[in-house]
Amino acid sequence: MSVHYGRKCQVWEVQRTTFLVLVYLLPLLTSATDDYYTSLVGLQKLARVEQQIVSAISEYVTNLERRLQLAKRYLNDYEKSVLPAMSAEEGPSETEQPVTKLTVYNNEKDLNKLAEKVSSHPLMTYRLIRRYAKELLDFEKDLRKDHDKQFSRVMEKIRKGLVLPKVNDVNGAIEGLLRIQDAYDVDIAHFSKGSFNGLRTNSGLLAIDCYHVGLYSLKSHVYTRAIEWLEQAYLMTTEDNDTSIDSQTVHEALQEAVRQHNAAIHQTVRNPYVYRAAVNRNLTDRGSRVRVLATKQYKLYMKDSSMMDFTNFAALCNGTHLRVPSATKDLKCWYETKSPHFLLDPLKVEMHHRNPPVLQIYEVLPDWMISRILAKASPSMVRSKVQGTLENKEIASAVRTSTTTWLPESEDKILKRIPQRVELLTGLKVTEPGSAEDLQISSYGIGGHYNPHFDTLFDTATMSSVSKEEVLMGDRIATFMFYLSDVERGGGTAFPRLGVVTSPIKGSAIFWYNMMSDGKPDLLSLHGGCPVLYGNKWVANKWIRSNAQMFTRPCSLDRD
Ligand SMILES: O=C(O)CCC(=O)C(=O)O
Ligand SMILES: [Fe+2]
Repeated sequence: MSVHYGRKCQVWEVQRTTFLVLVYLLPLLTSATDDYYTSLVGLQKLARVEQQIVSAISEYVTNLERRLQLAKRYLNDYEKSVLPAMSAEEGPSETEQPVTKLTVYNNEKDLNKLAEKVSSHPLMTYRLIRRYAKELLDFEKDLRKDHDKQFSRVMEKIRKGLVLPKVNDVNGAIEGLLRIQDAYDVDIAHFSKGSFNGLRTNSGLLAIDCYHVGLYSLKSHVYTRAIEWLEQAYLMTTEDNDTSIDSQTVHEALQEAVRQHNAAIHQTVRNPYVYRAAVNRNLTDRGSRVRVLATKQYKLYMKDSSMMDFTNFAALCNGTHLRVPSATKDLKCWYETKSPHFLLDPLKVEMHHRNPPVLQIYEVLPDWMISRILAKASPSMVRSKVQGTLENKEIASAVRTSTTTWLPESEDKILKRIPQRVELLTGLKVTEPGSAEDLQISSYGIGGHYNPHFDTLFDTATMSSVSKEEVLMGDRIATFMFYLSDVERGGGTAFPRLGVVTSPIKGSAIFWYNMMSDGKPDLLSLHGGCPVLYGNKWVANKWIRSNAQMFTRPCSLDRD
């Protein structure tokens, strides 16, 4: 559902009309550190390194199979040579059937008989000698090769270069899946089979995966999700011949989820994570269930923080139009040629909102420059932080599941052009010392998102902990944010109070003010990154600070 400039640039197609806010507000069970589920670079590294693990395991399997073959070859030879002679004077001829039951003689009488038989028979004798001299030696030689150690050595080497994912990562990944489910109102039956809002892939989940997502939801008291995922797991075990888990185990968990759900409905405190009516497993009422939080009420331009911000945010992410047609009819796309710089190469600009302006400018960064930025940024990406409540410390939080790094562009002769270009495009001071921050690069992992927030840094409660240098630069008057990748599904940037959502289109940038002309924060600038449904999302923020703009605050890209 990406918007293509020049065709229907300001039209964001309506995909769905309903949505629910759940996981944005989910009391999380994971604790956040440098987690794989938030990190595109980390996930890609895991995918690469897994090739070494797969190759080592496959070699291990080959080696063990060879060892087993050597052992079996010895036993087969013994059995086929000795057994027939021992069981009958005129015994059955040697068959090609593999030996299934081994006979070992250990009493003196049988041993004497065996020894006499073998030694008097030239062929048996030959084979006896050959087994000692060849088969046994081959087997022993193989035993001296320590395949277990060989595999452990590969893993040791891998561990030296990589911290392996832990349970925390599995839980974070599950939360990503649940966030996607909520934000895009996906149908579990399709989603679990690898279909993402119309985008079909051939890779899905097993019943055991759905079972774990269900159990995690149940532990988090999100009963609606628990029931849906466990039902899906149950269907897979009963109808799809999926044997990754037995259906009885799934059924028991499902019954427990239904029991807890129905008990929660009757509790006095209204739990937002339940359906309105009790779930009766025998009624096959899937699909008709309505959740308590279901809403179609949207209010724009409010300035107080409320649930409506989340409600609008999720609706916008999901492609719902929140503005009436008359509010969007004057929005335009145009070729900007006002400045002489753009005469030969006009800028393609799209106005998403007039006042305050939210503009998207297309083709501002060429692919080769983006590749350079990503190559520079990738090695140092770490889990993104948000301003925390404890002594205003920066903390990793489920509010923002991405990884981040800073790129001082002035140290690179090519990247230096970025602030110059932003200065030219916005008419604001960007290259002067203290006029803007270094470029901040962020990438989003599985279901990666950034809840609605303000980019401004200063507020009265936390002002005391802001450094002198920061105060001297003034707050973040405006944001110029580049999209460094296309995103196949999801990952837009939504402004819940303006009813605006922009499409992540590689090479384009969005621009908006975070402060009003009187210097106060603009409460309408609230915005956030929608969860990534499918694809890799990279953005780069150039935050422009207010004090350098004392005498300039044009918006050169405004066509009026
Ligand atoms: O990823 C996005 O779309 C928004 C990112 C953002 O708002 C931020 O990094 O401050
Ligand atoms: Fe932001």
